[in-house]
Amino acid sequence: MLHNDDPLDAVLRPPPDETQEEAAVREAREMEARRVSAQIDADIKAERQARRKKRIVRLLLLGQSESGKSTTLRQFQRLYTPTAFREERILWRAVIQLNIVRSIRTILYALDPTSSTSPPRRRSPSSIMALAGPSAPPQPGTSADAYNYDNYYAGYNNNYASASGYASDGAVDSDPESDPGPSSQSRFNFDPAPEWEALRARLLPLQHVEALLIARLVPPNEDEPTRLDFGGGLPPGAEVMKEIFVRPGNRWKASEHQKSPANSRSHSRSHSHGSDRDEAQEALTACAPAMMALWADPGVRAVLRRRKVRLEEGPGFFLNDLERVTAPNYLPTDDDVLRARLKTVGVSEYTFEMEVSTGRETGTEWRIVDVGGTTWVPFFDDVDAIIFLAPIAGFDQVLAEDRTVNRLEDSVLLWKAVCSNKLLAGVDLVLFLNKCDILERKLAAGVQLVRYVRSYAERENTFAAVSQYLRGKFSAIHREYSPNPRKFYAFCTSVTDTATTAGIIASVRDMVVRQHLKQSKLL
Ligand SMILES: Nc1nc2c(ncn2[C@@H]2O[C@H](COP(=O)(O)OP(=O)(O)OP(=O)(O)O)[C@@H](O)[C@H]2O)c(=O)[nH]1
Ligand SMILES: [Mg+2]
Repeated sequence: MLHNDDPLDAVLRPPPDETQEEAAVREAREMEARRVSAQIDADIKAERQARRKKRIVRLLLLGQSESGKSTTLRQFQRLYTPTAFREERILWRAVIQLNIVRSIRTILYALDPTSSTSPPRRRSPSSIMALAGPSAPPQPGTSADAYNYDNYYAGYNNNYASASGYASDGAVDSDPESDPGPSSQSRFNFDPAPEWEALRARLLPLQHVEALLIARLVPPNEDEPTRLDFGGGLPPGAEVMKEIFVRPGNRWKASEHQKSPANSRSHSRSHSHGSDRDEAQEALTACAPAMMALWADPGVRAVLRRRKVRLEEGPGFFLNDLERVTAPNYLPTDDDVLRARLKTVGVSEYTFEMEVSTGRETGTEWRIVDVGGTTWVPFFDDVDAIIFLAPIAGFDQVLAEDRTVNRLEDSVLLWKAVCSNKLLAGVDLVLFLNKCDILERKLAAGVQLVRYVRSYAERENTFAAVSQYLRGKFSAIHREYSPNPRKFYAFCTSVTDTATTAGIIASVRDMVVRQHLKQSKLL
């Protein structure tokens, strides 16, 4: 049976006995309804356009501790909020001062013939923590994620590299001659030069500088970082030097800002104690000749070499710039800020609008999540992209927090966990094979990748070949473990280098914004 009558049509049809006046009222009402409906449509369109205009882009930075996450974030800030970045440079002076004091302490410790490298401490590799998933999330700002690791040599001596097998092929090789292994507590036989004691005495004021800087940088309710005795004669167990950390965000900067010489000038009138002197900088200026003598001493360098302490490859290395950075009126340069090391703990989101005109990107709000250390939880499925940092120069190093775990192995496992995570299946991935400058120097100095990664076999030990090989390995993991196909980009980076990183960040920005736009058009 066919029904020509549309039930809706029947309802909407004007009543058959409608008078002329009634028809006029009805038509006016219908016209008003159409006008309201058109207005609603226009409002929705305008709102969508406004949202698209003020785009909000979310990026997540992931990677093991010291991989360069915060440095990458600083590069974004340097490029897109240059005024704020420049204004904050003075605040980094305290961090650089602390980096210097810590390097000197590391040398003094190594010069003590009775000191040994501290025993390895076991912890789960990053990926295992990552795979633990949401059941054990680190809460931002709680002590649960406040790792404050033993970082005496910061994993920059590879004594324990052989304790773990590398990745799937288990190919961390060991060198029986230079690798004492975890069981042998190496004691070094050397006669300390008499002048070293004199230098040690001249450097004693640094102990006070360190305490001063820790008090300034670390909020009072944080765990006390362990201090090392500059005079030697350490109590058992005191040989670990914990790394100073801050929680992400601007709190430490805010307190530094108040204390910075530029600001204390205005405070000094109201506070009788206030002064624009920087006590730490004054002490460093006074200690500079002794620090330079220590670092330039060929005997000292020989001991460091024997102990495999490679400060130059480590974070926060400023000993080659002592004259400049210990000058009384020293102001950190952009490069210094990027090279300074301050460990992040916890999870935090940095929001900034691009300050400079970047063409059609002007007005984009960027939210970059910096996840301190290796802890991460798959809470971040609403991010537009992840920048994953794999510091490939660490192929011959072990983790500072666990000297039984090879750094490259740790990165590979974490990458696998990120790629295979189902919650992140729709998130585009950007891989930074980072610290390529160190990798290049290391390979040129003759460190063989094949000793740590057996599958590298007979290939050439050149930067081009090694970086291509590792890039291939990471890409293969992405292909194999990603639940769905997605966009993937890989770059060889040295994120402390401003010139090369600017281009890479611009590509990442364009790509993320393009993807973001595509997504918002689909909405
Ligand atoms: N030479 C060199 N140093 C780098 C590079 N990337 C980072 N660094 C340095 O390595 C150190 C560690 O970098 P961070 O950015 O603090 O590392 P992170 O991933 O934030 O580490 P956590 O806060 O512990 O999670 C810093 O002193 C950086 O200056 C690089 O490509 N080359
Ligand atoms: Mg960090």
